[in-house]
Formats: sequence, C-alpha cells, structure tokens
Amino acid sequence: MLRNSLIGSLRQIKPILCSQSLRSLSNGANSGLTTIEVDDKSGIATLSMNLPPVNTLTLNLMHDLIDSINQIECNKSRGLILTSSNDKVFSAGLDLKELYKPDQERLKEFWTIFQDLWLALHLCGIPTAAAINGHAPAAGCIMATACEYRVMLPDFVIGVHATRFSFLVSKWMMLSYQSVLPRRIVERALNQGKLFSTQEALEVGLIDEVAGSKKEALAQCAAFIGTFDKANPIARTLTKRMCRDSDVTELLRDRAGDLRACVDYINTPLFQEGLSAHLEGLKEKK
Ligand SMILES: CCCCCCCC/C=C\CC(=O)SCCNC(=O)CCNC(=O)[C@H](O)C(C)(C)COP(=O)(O)OP(=O)(O)OC[C@H]1O[C@@H](n2cnc3c(N)ncnc32)[C@H](O)[C@@H]1OP(=O)(O)O
Repeated sequence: MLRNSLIGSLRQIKPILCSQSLRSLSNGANSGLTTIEVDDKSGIATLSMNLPPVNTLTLNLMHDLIDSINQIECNKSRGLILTSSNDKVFSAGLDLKELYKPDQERLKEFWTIFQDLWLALHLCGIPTAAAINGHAPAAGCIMATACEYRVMLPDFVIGVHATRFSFLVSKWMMLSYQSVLPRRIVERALNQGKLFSTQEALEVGLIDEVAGSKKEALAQCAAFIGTFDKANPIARTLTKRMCRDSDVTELLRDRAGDLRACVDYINTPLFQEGLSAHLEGLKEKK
C-alpha cells in the first residue's frame, strides 16, 4: 500500500520527466506578467509577479504563474523564490472584479485556476520561499503560506482579512494558513479579519525572518534553500509531499465540490453586498 503510493508519488515528480534546459527559463515563454531569473551560480530561480498596479491575481497572471512554476520545476532549478516587481505590494490577492456580478462560466474557470495555482505552489517539488517585499493580503498571503519559508520587509501587512467584507475562505485556504500558524491563531485571525504588521507576523510565526531590503530578502531566501543541500532531491520532494498530504487530500478528492461551494457563496447577496462595499472603499481611499 505504502509502496504503491510512493511509486505513484515518484511518477508525479515532474523534474524527472521534464527535459527543457535552464537557459530557456530566462527567455520568458509567457506573456510577461511574470519573469524568471535564474542565478547561474546558485541555480535558484526567482519568480517575480509583474502586473501593475498591485499584482492582483487575474486569470492571466495565475496562468503565467502556473506555467512559470512548472518551467522552474522542470528545469531542475535548486529552488524557487516568489517575489514581486512592485516595491509596495507583493500581491493584492484575487482580482475582486472577477468576483463582482460574475459571468458564471468565467467564475468557474477563475476559481479552478486559483485551485491549480495553490496546488502547483504548495506541492512544488523543489524548495520554495517567498520574499514578501510589499503588502500581502488575502490570496497574496495564501500564496506566501504555500511556500516553505517567508522573509518580509518592514512596514507592510500580511493576513487574510476576508471576514471584514463578508467573505469566507475555502477549507484548503484555511489549511494553507494553518500549515504555518497554530490552529488557535488561525481561528482568531480569520474571525477577526486580521492583517498582521511585519513585526506581528514575525512574532506569531507567520513569517520566518525580516529583511532590510529586497536584496537581503532574496539572499535570506537563498540561504534557506541552501539548507537542503545535503538532502537527496527525490527523497526531499517525497518527504515534503507526505508532510503536506493532509492539506491537499480533501481538495484533490473533491475539487468540483469546492468549486460548487465557492461559486454558490460568491453568488449570494451577502457576498456581493460585502464586495460592493469593499470596492467602494478602495475607490474612496483616493
Ligand atoms: C465557501 C468559500 C467561499 C469562498 C469565496 C471566495 C473568497 C475569497 C477570499 C479571499 C481571496 C482574495 O484574495 S479576495 C481579494 C482581497 N484583497 C483585498 O481586499 C486587497 C484590496 N487592496 C488593498 O487593500 C490595496 O490595494 C493594497 C493594500 C493591496 C495596495 O494599496 P495601494 O494604496 O498601493 O493601491 P490601491 O489601493 O490604490 O490600489 C490600486 C488599484 O488597484 C485596485 N485593486 C486593489 N486591490 C485589488 C483587488 N484585489 N482586485 C481588484 N482591484 C484591486 C484598486 O481598486 C486601485 O484601482 P484604481 O486605480 O482603478 O482605483
């Protein structure tokens, strides 16, 4: 039984099956919403989100991110660092416009690709770290929690503040948060709609380190990735996936059920009214 599941897992280790060279990474096979830079010396790939003004997770950005994660994994990079080209925002989370009075078919595609993105990052075979060089609310935070290590710059916020505007989160989003923070902290933070300052995030363990600059954050992420040098890459990947198995099992067993629940909730007047007020609030800020 265990052997069968290990063999199944081995087959899923993408780097073994992929054949592209590292060189092709920097040529950017995608539409430019993400860029990949591979450090020749360390072999670590830095994946930057590059969708002004605030890296909202649009369908296109999510597609590009998934393609880029797959490319980096397939090219046997030593690790992946997720960061942003914007110096104030890591990611503003899901594109709220996609959730407001949505076209039903597009909404289904949108939520499915969000599931895909989280799975690609959470189960990525190589070591992952997030250099959080700006605000990381909502799905921006969930992407960071899907990575194995987080380094953040001062004076920004991170967290899932969904309840503030009558949003719920899916169970797998909660489990991603809970894979980093103790359950009681997650329960309180989700119910409060808490956004943690960098210092608070460090104190509760939502981030691992604070950095003085983006350059330092990238170096700290690279140092973390370097800590796996003595581990056999295949054994490491299998071990990582075993540790993360309980976070993904329910979603993988019933992705259609998660999609249905989310689509149903997004269509409720409670959600749509909360979202409308939130969008107004963002406009009024100006
Ligand atoms: C059963 C389960 C049900 C599940 C239901 C689904 C629930 C999903 C729950 C959570 C997932 C999410 O990720 S929802 C997204 C939540 N994100 C936010 O609320 C972030 C909102 N944005 C901000 O707080 C700020 O923009 C910022 C702190 C990230 C940056 O501030 P800054 O001052 O630098 O920039 P502006 O606020 O001026 O924004 C610039 C520009 O971008 C627009 N904007 C910002 N965020 C979003 C967004 N998430 N989606 C769409 N558009 C966004 C903002 O309105 C400005 O637009 P204009 O220039 O046109 O005014």
